Amino acid sequence: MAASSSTKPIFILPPPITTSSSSNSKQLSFLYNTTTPISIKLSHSCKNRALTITNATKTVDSAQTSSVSKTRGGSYDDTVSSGTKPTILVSEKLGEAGLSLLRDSANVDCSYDLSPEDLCKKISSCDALIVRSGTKVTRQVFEAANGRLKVVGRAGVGIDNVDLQAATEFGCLVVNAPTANTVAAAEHGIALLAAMARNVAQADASMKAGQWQRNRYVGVSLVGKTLAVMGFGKVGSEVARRAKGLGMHVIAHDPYAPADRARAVGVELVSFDQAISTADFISLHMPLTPTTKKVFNDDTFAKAKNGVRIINVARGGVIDEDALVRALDSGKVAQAALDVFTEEPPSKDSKLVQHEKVTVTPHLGASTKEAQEGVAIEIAEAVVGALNGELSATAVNAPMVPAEVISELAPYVLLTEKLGRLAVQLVAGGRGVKSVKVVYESARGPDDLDTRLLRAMITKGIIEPISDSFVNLVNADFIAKQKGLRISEERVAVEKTPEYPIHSIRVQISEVDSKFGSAILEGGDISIEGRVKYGVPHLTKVGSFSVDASLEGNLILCRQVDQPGMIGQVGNILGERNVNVNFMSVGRTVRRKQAIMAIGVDEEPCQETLKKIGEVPAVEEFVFLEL
Ligand SMILES: NC(=O)c1ccc[n+]([C@@H]2O[C@H](COP(=O)([O-])OP(=O)(O)OC[C@H]3O[C@@H](n4cnc5c(N)ncnc54)[C@H](O)[C@@H]3O)[C@@H](O)[C@H]2O)c1
Ligand SMILES: O=C(O)[C@H](O)COP(=O)(O)O
Repeated sequence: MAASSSTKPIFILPPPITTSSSSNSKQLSFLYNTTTPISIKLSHSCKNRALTITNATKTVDSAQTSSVSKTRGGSYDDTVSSGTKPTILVSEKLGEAGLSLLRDSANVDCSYDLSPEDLCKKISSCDALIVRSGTKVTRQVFEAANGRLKVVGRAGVGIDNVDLQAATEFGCLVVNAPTANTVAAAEHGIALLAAMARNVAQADASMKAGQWQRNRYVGVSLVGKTLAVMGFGKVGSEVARRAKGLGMHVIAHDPYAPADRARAVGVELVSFDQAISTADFISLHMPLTPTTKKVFNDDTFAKAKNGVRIINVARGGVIDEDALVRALDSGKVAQAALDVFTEEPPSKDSKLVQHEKVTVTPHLGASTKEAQEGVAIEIAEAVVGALNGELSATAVNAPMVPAEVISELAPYVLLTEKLGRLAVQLVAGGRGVKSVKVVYESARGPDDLDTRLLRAMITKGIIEPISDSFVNLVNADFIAKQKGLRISEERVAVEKTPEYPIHSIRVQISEVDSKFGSAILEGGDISIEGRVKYGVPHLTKVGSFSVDASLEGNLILCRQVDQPGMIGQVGNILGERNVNVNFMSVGRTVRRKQAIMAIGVDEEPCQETLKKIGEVPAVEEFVFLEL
């Protein structure tokens, strides 16, 4: 799947559906440690840099907070630890080819026409939800998901039926299938244009009612007429191309479309007013957004040519439907052809639907066999890929980070999360963490270092141990803002080989007290620094003390008088209580004065053991940290 692409963008997802990454180094599920329960451990092989999740749950006690056992929803851990397939709810009809792709790797529950209440009931047992335009994915749905829902797949283009803000807040990724139905929608637009101009639907109904009304259904010609395409995106440009083939003069309005794209199709981009006032036909192809809502209203129709004709295969909500009825009644608008409605389905007695000058279809723009198969495959690949931690080019609510950047930054992702986690555990409670500075030492030019992913991981590392928030790339900035956490980044140029993107990363927390005074720099910030060595994150500095500790397992930081025998004394205390030491590193500022010992331990020492360490006369301060 898309994982092998080197150019597609990527986003970090909610928790993965499997417990381990494959040996394929392109499989990116190691990134999911960014979203799994906070204490998931990683084992790694320096050779191939493949990382494997080895343990699912544990508790963390940090920064004087109570123990927090954090998962993303009740049943996620069960899914992870048992290796069971994820569950994907498909709430609207999806092409068979897509369903079969989904069934290869998931339990697929096709439940169509669910009431909003039933959708909310079902969603808490689903890892992904696939919808078309008929399902409203509201905030209530994300709330009811109880943290388990990781991906919403929109089998189509328009995502106005998904509450994107809520999805982002809940760290749920939204992907869509933006390309497979473009041609179908454009063809439907052209079909409506021609059918409207020649009264095909009305004449058909009349004949079936036993009439032969040749004079009544005289139409208008298309050739030589001006068509204004409103929204020159994928569908709009395909409509323009086809309309030109019919001999129409095509203009377009789109504030965001590049002029050269329009020029390439032979279309002139004009202002909104110019488009409206010069067109004989207006075809709508913009998304429904707060800006485009009811953009066609009494005022707009007043500016149009008398007898203008309107086609809408975009979204009903871009038209004020009452205003359109008034314009049709007055003759300002001669005809309309509508595939989409503010409310779908519209009420049976809708004046618009019943209007004799209006041709309607029930949101059929994307409904060709070909488009439905294409959309189904496109969304199935996106959703399954997303659940597996692969690349997705169609993420709607996550910052896009190019695949090659992800793969290069992979070891730094671990480092930043661990530095964040360590730094926050050095804070003595009380004032709250508000201001964090991250300093990257790099030999690369500023434009050659994309740190969005690393910033998200630092946010995660800092926030997760001290709150019940779950953080991933989708919601990192939102959560940081919500918690009032300011993260500033600085890049310091160093003269090293630019082969490696980053030489070292320093995390500083300002305006806080520390439970380990030696971690405080002169200016008063808690400061720790790390590097990636042979693919493994290392702690290299605590305050102004240099250390060298591989960031695995748990860590005891201990400041003592720099004198012989200290390593032995502390080591003995741990050994006597069966706590296995996996490394020790000592750093000092001035010989025989003070030193810092970083001790990696496999087990968490009990309170009694920690007390004993504190009682060693030369030990001035110490802290136990979970990574
Ligand atoms: N009827 C159907 O079944 C059907 C099928 C496919 C798409 N659609 C709808 O068609 C619309 C277009 O789809 P697309 O795939 O071409 O999307 P797109 O994103 O490729 O194109 C939308 C274009 O609208 C432009 N736009 C945004 N705001 C605008 C504004 N205020 N004024 C003018 N232009 C504006 C954008 O710049 C963009 O170029 C969407 O609303 C989509 O949901 C409907
Ligand atoms: O936005 C879209 O892709 C179209 O409106 C199609 O919607 P549908 O999948 O509900 O047909």
